This record gives sequence, structure tokens and C-alpha cells, in this order.
Amino acid sequence: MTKPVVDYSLYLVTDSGLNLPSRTLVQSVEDSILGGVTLVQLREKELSTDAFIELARKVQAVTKKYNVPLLINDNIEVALAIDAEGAHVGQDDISCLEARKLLGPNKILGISTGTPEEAKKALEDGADYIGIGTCFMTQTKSPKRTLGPIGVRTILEALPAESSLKTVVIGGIKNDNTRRVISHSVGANGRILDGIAVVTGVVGAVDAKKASEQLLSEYKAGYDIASKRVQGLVEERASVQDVLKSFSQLLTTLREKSPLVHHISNYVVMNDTANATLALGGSPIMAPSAAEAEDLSKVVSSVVLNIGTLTESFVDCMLEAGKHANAQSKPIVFDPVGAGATTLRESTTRKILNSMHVDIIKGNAGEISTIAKIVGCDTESIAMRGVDSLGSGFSNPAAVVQAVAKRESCVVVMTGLIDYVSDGTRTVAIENGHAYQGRITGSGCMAASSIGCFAAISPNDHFAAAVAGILAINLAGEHAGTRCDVQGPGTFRAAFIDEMANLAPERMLTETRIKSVELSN
Ligand SMILES: Nc1ncnc2c1ncn2[C@@H]1O[C@H](COP(=O)(O)OP(=O)(O)OP(=O)(O)O)[C@@H](O)[C@H]1O
Ligand SMILES: Cc1ncsc1CCO
Repeated sequence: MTKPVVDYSLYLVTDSGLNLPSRTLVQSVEDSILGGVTLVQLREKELSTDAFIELARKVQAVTKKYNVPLLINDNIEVALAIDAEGAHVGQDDISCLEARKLLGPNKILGISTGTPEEAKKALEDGADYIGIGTCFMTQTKSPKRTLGPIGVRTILEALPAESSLKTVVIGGIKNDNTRRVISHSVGANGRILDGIAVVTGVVGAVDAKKASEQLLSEYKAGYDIASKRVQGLVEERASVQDVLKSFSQLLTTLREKSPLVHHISNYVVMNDTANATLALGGSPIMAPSAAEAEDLSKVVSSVVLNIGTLTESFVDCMLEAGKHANAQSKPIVFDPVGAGATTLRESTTRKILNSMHVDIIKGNAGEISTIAKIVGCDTESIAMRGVDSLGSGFSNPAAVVQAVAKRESCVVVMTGLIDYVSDGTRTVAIENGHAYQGRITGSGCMAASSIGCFAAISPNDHFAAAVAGILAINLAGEHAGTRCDVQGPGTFRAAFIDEMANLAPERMLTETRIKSVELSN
């Protein structure tokens, strides 16, 4: 018998303890296969070998009927006794090498992995696939730390791009997180998860068939986004010159369309960011309640998340708004204010990056340094004092923004005397701006709002949106800072908003001081 070809897209892992009492486990398995489950694993930790074999034979009658492979968890004896298609082992069970010896070369063998090292070892030891987890907290597992999509990606990136080892993600995978787990975990090596492994989402669902249909459709939607991202990594991009030409048009469009921008901002800058949005041509809605996030996601054109004054309810709202913005494909701008200043800010930043796909990250050097650490980029560390970045910044700032952008598959903006914007491939340095911007609070937050406005009317080119957003705010800063009626930060603040409203689109072409930075990829 040759090794079966396996479709890992929707992998059901059973658990009698979680199966709804209204039906048998065998019924749940059959319903889930009718809904699209492509692979089944029988996991029974409490049964004797005889009882396990008896149940396995019943489940096998169903899997055989639909030609879906059946794997046995942990117990190789049971797998061999019923001639199952293969087995799955954990890190604390029989070793992968030993399991392969017992199973022979033609059975499917999978192993649970939680670190890049375990994944590489599984490949060496002859596994066919790895289960990567735990991704999120679940009813079945409460690990000390979950991987989240970023941790999953680190494991995918540890594997050679061309290796035939398949990968599935496990742990808390549900309908409402499948798409982003798949799309957000794409490795820089182009590896995309081959499937999702689900326990409670199916056996605990009232309608296992419907739950399976929905999960499979979410996996496919996530896979499509992931494939586009992988293509984007190699696709030819428009030149900076092309982007420059489009800026004045973007500002004109912003004023014509006046898109609604959902802000979850901080108490300090709420009013200034709302006024900056209006002055530039957008329409702000400052809405920090989770209860209205879903409704808003349907009508707004972009979302700005700002962690400046963190409270539990702000965080809840950001997570909810992010989830719905991703589902509605509305761009998200993330402003990790003071990210490195406290443990709460750092852990919230991690939570946000793990819970949604952020399209544009904007921060000062200290904040970007914290993000780099969270996502695993090896860079210098820049200290923060409260919400301000300390010192002269990175020795090679362009390389840092490019590395973080590449790693997160998003656009990264780092502000300061010179602002850097990168999408991981193109990187530019923007020299416009006025020193007064550094002397009032919230000019970074207003920059995020400006980017949010441009992202709203440029949903398919977030790089152009970020560059245009920074240019608009910095040109307004230059005009305001050089006005003779501006005497200091107080008068500057009012003049700054005026000059955002006065900004003529053509000035974005003639007054920009922008340089493309050539970096090796
Ligand atoms: N010395 C400066 N010269 C010119 N522009 C500056 C200067 N300092 C800051 N800026 C501009 O001000 C904006 C905000 O940058 P900054 O790095 O000060 O943000 P931030 O520290 O996040 O601000 P905040 O936390 O107050 O919102 C950017 O558009 C940047 O270009
Ligand atoms: C000063 C300050 N503290 C929390 S948020 C904020 C505004 C700058 O982001």
C-alpha cells in the first residue's frame, strides 16, 4: 500500500469529552465529513486499548465510506491494529523516529510542535506533517503562552521553503479567527499553512456539518489572501516617482470623498486628531466602545488604533474593531503609543499584533524598537521615557523599518526628524516637517490620523497612503511653523490645523523632500 495523498485543509481532531451529548462521536465525524472535513484524528486519552480499538473501528467505517484518511493519536498499537492511514504523536509521547519505525514508510505520521527547533527536528525525523500550536487558549489546552499568528509564522519560517513537510495550526481555531491566522502567519519564505486542525469548533458545535462548511470556507478565504501576500513579496512594485505623482490626486480624492475614519484614540489627543482628520478632508468618528465596533466596521473606510491612554475597555474595543475591520477588509493603522514604556503597553501591542492583521504601523523610534522585539527582528533597542523616544535613534533606521515591514507583511512608518516609510521592499526617507511638531503633544497621533485618512481612499496601496499621510502632515507643519503669527507651541498647534485645511494638493508635488533608500532585500 502506498502512502495516501492527504488534503490537510480541514483536519478534525476528535474529543469524546467535548462532543455534544445529543449525538454520538461517530455521528459528529460523519456530519463533519459531509461539511468538508478532509482528515480525521481520533484522540482518546482515557480509553483502554481494547475500547480505543472498538471505537476506532466504528469511526473508520465512516472515514472509509467517504475516503477520508483516519489517524490515531498517540497509540501506535491501535493505528496498526485497525490499519489506519497513520498516527499523530505529541512531544511527550513516543518519539517521532520510533513511531516511524513501527508504522513503516507508507503511513502518515504527524507530530505536535511549539517551537522552531521542534519543527526542524520533526522534518529530520521523517514526519509528514506538524501540528503547530497552541495558537490560542482553548478548552482542551491552557499553555503558559500561546503562539498567536506571529509565533506560528516564526515556526513556518524555520522550515525550508521547498520542504514537503506539511503544516497545520491547532489551538482555539474558530470561524472568526481562521482567516487572519492563515493570512497573517505567512512566512517571509512564502510558506502558507496547509490546513487548520479543529476540535471544539466542530465536535462542540450544534451543527457539525455547518460548522465544518464555514471553517473550510474561512480557510480557503485566508489561503487566498495569503497567496496574494506571497505574490506581493515578489511582484514588481510601482516606483517612488509613480507614487509621488499620485499624492496630489490622493489629497483631492480625500477631500471629494470625505471618508469616515473610526478612531479609538487617547484622551490626550482625541480632539486634535478629530480636528486634524476634518482639516485634511476626512470625517472622524471617535468611538471607543466595543459594542458599536461591528456596526461601525460596515460604514467606516479605515480604522486608527491608538494605545496612548490604555484602559481595559479601550483594549476590548481595539480587539473588536480590529476583528471586524479585517473581516470587512478595511485598512487598520496602528499607533503603539509608548509601546516600550510599560509591560502593559508592550503586552497590549503584542496582543493587537497577534489578534488582527494591521496594515500600517506608525511609531517613533522607541515604539518601533519594541515592535521589532515583539515580532523577532534583531535590531538595536531604543529606550523610551513615557511616550517619547530617547536618544538619537537607530544607526540604520531605514533598515529597521524595512525589516519590520517585511516581517509583518505591512507598511511601517517611523517618525522623527526624518520619517521613514517602508513596505518591506520600497523604503523612503521624508525630510519635511517642522521642529514645532516635536514640541507639541500628539503630532505623532495626528500623523496616524492623516495616514488613516489616506488609507481610507487608497485601500489597495497602503505604502502610498502612508507616504501621502506623512507628507500632508509635515507640509502643514512646515507652513504653520514658518508663519510669522506663530510664537511658540500653543499658537503653532492652532496654525497646524489651519495649514492642514489650507494644504493645496499641488504642493505635495512641488515641496516634498523625499528620498528613496536603496537597501538589499
Ligand atoms: N524635529 C523635528 N523636525 C521636523 N519634524 C518633526 C520633528 N520632530 C517630529 N517631527 C514630525 O512630527 C511628527 C510626529 O513625530 P514624533 O516622532 O515626534 O512622534 P511621537 O513621538 O509619536 O509624537 P506624540 O507621541 O507626541 O504623538 C512626524 O510627522 C515628524 O515628522
Ligand atoms: C502625553 C500622552 N500620554 C499618553 S498619550 C499622550 C499623547 C501623545 O501620544
